[in-house]
Amino acid sequence: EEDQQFRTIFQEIAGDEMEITANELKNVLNRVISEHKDLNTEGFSLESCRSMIALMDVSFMDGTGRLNLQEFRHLWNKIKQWQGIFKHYDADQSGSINSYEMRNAVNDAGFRLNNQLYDIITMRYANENMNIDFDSFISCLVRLEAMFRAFQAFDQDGDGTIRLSVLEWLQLTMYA
Ligand SMILES: O=C(O)/C(S)=C/c1c[nH]c2cc(Br)ccc12
Repeated sequence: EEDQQFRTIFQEIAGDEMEITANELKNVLNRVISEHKDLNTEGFSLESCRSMIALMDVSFMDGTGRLNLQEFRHLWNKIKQWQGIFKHYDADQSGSINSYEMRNAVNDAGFRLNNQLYDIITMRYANENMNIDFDSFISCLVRLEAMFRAFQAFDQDGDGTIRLSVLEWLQLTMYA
């Protein structure tokens, strides 16, 4: 039942080609955000939607540049889960969380990083006041999850190391 409902939503956004473009994703995400008064953000840019689609392509190993039903469902469920974490830390509904709260939020999302990585994430995603707003928070977690999944896909024997040629490395880093 719930899945059928989801499929209907997807169909409505995707249209006949049954794939969602970056622009369609931007419109649906920003429409949902505007319905959530407790998410005070200017919404997702086209660029961040392009990046999320590329990262879903990396996660599902299909480089179409658009979201199919499986990729959209995965992204949607992740954003639904992560927006709850964001709201928990953005108690004053300022629309952003500070770098300390970001560390805890990333932990709550199930990622175990080291201090250097937390600093890198703050540098990459925080605004001039060292706060991370909602769409940056989501973009960061989408990237984190996709990079973990890509590593695991390359680490066939599970020994925690991967071996990539320079072109394989560029294919991963330039697209994702
Ligand atoms: O507040 C809620 O219970 C839900 S279901 C929130 C959301 C569920 N999917 C979302 C996507 C974006 Br973008 C923003 C908020 C949500």
